[in-house]
Amino acid sequence: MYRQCLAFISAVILTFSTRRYEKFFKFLDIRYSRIVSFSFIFPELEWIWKHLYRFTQLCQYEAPLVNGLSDVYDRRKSGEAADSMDLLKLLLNKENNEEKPLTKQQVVENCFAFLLAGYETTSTALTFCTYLLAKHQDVQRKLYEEIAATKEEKGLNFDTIHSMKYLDAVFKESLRMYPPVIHFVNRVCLEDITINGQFIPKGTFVAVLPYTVHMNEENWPRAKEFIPERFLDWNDKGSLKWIPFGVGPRFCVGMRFAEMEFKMSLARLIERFELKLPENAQEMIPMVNGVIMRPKDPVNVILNKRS
Ligand code: HEM
Repeated sequence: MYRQCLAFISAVILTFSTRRYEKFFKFLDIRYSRIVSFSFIFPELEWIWKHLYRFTQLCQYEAPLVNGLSDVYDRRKSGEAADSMDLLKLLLNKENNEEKPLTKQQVVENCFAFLLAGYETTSTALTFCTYLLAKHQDVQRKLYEEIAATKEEKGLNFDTIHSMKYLDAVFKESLRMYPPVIHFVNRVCLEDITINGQFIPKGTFVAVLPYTVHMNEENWPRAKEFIPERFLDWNDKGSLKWIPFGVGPRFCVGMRFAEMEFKMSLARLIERFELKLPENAQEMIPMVNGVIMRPKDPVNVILNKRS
């Protein structure tokens, strides 16, 4: 009750103060990542976090993107590209669903969510992986040999990419070491439960951090080392030790697409170029910004064209 009252009073104060002191709030340079972190500690203050979000840089970037999507929505509504079947088309069809119709705002917001969830994640995962391959030349050599052999025998396409065991092991191991999404596997506990002696009451907000699970030596011995071979005979699929895409009915809906995009891009890159770290390269340090873990500084990699 005390927390709820605090949330209400803070929300009222903030509503009035932000309108009056808009410039001041902009000057404070409120970071989206900090809002996310605080919102996990005080979910009751959702009102405040939503309010402050308007002053973050992310929100400034978001506005033109949402407007762009809104234009695309209008064009598709007026008949443009009527034959193509894509996500927007599926959402527009859902809009006509009489039982549960979607509003324009819901369609645009869903498209925005897919754009955001689908772009930053896979590109960050590929950044981590190229760094790891440039650092571990032995792994890169084995991967190249598999790619070259597959290409010569059957060509690189949807089916052959999925048949490559070492590529699959590199994909899994690099997502184990650096899962880009670390703050998003969240659930609300539906009933009182005790797990390993820890009582968790109904209604508790539970956040699972894939990075913590992946770095636990009990799950993965020599967890800090990059060893793709550990996934070559891995048949522990139901164990929840590898969860970069979350788990259960709400696991990442883009997982298969991300896997294909990751593997195809990597195979094409390694097929043509040898990756090396510059001589004075610093150790890459991951950091968390909002929900995404990414390298703190830009990752520089030298590409040598293969003959
Ligand atoms: C390496 C790439 C990616 C990673 C590591 C990743 C990771 C995740 C994680 C951890 C979740 C939360 C799952 C849970 O709560 O159990 C999630 C949800 C989601 N992801 Fe991804 N994702 C990736 C790529 C993509 C792509 C390419 C798309 C879309 C094209 C996408 C769309 C979504 C959506 C819409 C959700 C919410 C699903 C729901 O709440 O039902 N993701 N993702």
